[in-house]
Amino acid sequence: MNPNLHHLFAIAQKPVRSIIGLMSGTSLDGLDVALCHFRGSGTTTQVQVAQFTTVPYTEEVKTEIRRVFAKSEIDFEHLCLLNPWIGLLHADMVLACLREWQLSPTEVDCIASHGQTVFHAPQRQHGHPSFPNATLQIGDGDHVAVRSGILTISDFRQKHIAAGGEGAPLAAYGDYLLLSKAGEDRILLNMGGIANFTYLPGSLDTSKVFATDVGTGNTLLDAFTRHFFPEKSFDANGDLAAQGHVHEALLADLLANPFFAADFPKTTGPELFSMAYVAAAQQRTQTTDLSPFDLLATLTQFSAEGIIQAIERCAPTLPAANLAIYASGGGTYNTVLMNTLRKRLPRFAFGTTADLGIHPDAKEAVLFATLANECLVGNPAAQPSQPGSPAVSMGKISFAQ
Ligand SMILES: Nc1ncnc2c1ncn2[C@@H]1O[C@H](COP(=O)(O)OP(=O)(O)OP(=O)(O)O)[C@@H](O)[C@H]1O
Ligand SMILES: CC(=O)N[C@H]1[C@@H]2OC[C@@H](O2)[C@@H](O)[C@@H]1O[C@H](C)C(=O)O
Repeated sequence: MNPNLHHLFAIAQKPVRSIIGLMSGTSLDGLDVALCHFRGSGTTTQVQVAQFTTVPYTEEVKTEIRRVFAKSEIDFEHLCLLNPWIGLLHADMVLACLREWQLSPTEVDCIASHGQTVFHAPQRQHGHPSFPNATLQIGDGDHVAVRSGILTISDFRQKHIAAGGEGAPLAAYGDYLLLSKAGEDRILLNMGGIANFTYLPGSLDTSKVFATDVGTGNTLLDAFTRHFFPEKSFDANGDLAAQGHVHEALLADLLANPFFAADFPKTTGPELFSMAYVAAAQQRTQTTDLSPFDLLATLTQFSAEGIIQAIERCAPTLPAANLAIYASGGGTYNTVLMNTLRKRLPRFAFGTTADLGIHPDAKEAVLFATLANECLVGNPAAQPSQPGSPAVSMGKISFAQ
């Protein structure tokens, strides 16, 4: 037998597996690295997050990724070069973290590598009836494995699409396995570049679990903050938005896109919610001369409204006492956004995933580590399953040798 298969077999049989989850999201702020220790799998999964850090991307890395990110027309050679380059970059970042944590690569069983999403094209968005849902993450797993010397599981989203999903949100699986609680209906709300949530019924009924994107999180806030204030990469604490006023007509126009009325689950990305999307809405509402502060206030409200309307739609019949919202992602640091959500959703308990023992910045990296643990030892049949959210094992295995 190929010794790699022996190695894989041995990892799958260990009582505790050390898995490093990697997530680089749509915000392009850096690579989230979470070292997790897993016991069990499926609904008996226990995870301990031993280390977590975000390795920031340099301006050079951000610029290289932006050359292809969410763009319909790109330099194809550049995309080809970026695929291994990001794999090697992520592997080097993992090795640097391990040095910092005084650990050897041999102490890590597996890397769970999300890669970098460069384009997300669900059919409802691309509109070509003869083409399927599609999504593309780069940062090749073989390069991560060979450079780091650590078995790597990567490219999780393709199987989701192959089995009938849109390739996202994958949070449903890890949220259900790690964060469900009998007797409490929960919404796990993540506010990264895009906002999404997972609904976890207190009945633990897997047929009712679902995850969906709901609209923008920070993607437009980041883009317009950079545009108006080039020295800033995001609206820290929402301080810029707090100085402006929401323009109601522009807000209504932004919310008029059919994405918001579409049924759950659904996915989207910066391909739709771009600066051009906002510019078109400004043209229609004759608000092209809005001040940067008013625009950021309106865009922050736009993110909040997408989230609020989706949660209200998901939970109109649920008694307030039984539903708790746990937020994660960089949007939790935006005071304007968080205050709006708390004010407009008063009937629900509102906390962050820190209340559940997972740092809000680490959650997505831990979720991908959980998917890798499932790929190694789980049983797909134990996962939530319904249209758009198939119960399948995800990820491609790259051996280091
Ligand atoms: N102090 C802060 N104040 C306001 N916003 C912040 C702060 N810190 C981070 N953010 C926002 O959070 C973003 C990063 O969030 P996060 O890392 O959750 O996104 P992501 O994982 O890249 O996105 P996605 O989940 O859509 O893939 C930053 O780009 C910024 O907009
Ligand atoms: C294609 C893609 O990378 N989608 C991301 C993005 O960022 C947030 C939202 O849009 C979500 O659908 C997804 O990531 C999370 C981790 C998910 O799959 O659950």
